[in-house]
Amino acid sequence: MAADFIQNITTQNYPFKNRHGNKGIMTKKSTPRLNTGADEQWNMIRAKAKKDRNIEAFPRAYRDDATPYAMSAFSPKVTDVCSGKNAKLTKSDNELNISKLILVGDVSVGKTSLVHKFCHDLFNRDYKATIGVDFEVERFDILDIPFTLQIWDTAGQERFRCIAASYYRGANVIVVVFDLSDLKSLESCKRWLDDAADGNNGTPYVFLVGTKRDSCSTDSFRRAETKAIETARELKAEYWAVSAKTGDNVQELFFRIASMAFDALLLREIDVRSNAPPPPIAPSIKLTRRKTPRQLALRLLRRTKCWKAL
Ligand SMILES: Nc1nc2c(ncn2[C@@H]2O[C@H](COP(=O)(O)OP(=O)(O)OP(=O)(O)O)[C@@H](O)[C@H]2O)c(=O)[nH]1
Repeated sequence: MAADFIQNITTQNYPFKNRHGNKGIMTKKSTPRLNTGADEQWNMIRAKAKKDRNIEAFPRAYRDDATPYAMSAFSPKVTDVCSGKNAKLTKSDNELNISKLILVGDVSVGKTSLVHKFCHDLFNRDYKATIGVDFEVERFDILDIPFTLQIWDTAGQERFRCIAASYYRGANVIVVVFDLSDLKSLESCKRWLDDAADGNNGTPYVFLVGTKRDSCSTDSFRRAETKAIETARELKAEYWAVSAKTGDNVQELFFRIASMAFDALLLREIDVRSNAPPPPIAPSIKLTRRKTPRQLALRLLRRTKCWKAL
């Protein structure tokens, strides 16, 4: 029942709770609360982005040689729309730009820590397993246009795999997470991606993210990174190395993800609009002068054919 409710919300692209207490379903960190009112959901979408969530320039990849996405700027069509040059799609049309991101990966690789570091600037050294899925909403202003990223943090434990898999549908971005200090977790990434991509009809952006950068020595990090870049090429994914403990590259990663998802979303919208038939032209209105009482009387008489009598 709960799963149906949330999946339904997801497919409609409406988040169902805010991040100040009402957190994800069956979550380890909070009591489930699923009956959040529509008004609250709506307010959450429309809430203003924090000051440090403004994106003006397209963020760079972590390494230019470890990404299949050669994007280094917003598409010209998108910048035209955002600067108001494209009349077909104005800023006010873009109040509800929402994309869905899912995080998958082995147990304890640091998925929840990564999300928490970005959304709340918190890091917890204690491990508490995610049960099912956890959910966050982050608001951005990209090129002055509101954009919302739904972040679905799924459980790595095998026994929750089925529950987690039911949330993969409709993802615009898939983030496959592994632990840089435990390369066994890198080996499972292909399986996680296959599972996550299975329930998706579109072509989501794929990221391969190595966590716990802080707990690697220089040598072990270099070895891990070489292997990770090979895997990223196989998976056709963009590779990043981050640390939730120190915050290294965490904001950069999410800003890059948000910008790519935003660009793709607006391009799709522009395409749909430009192929739509033009709106019907409103009938032209004839402006006439107001008649004087004498003119009105004459017109009436003429109509009743009595005017000759005048
Ligand atoms: N040193 C260090 N430890 C980290 C980092 N990220 C996570 N951890 C630790 O790794 C453990 C697991 O982190 P989680 O974020 O709960 O892992 P998870 O992938 O969400 O695990 P599941 O919910 O079971 O799928 C915790 O003890 C964290 O404190 C990091 O960047 N550096």
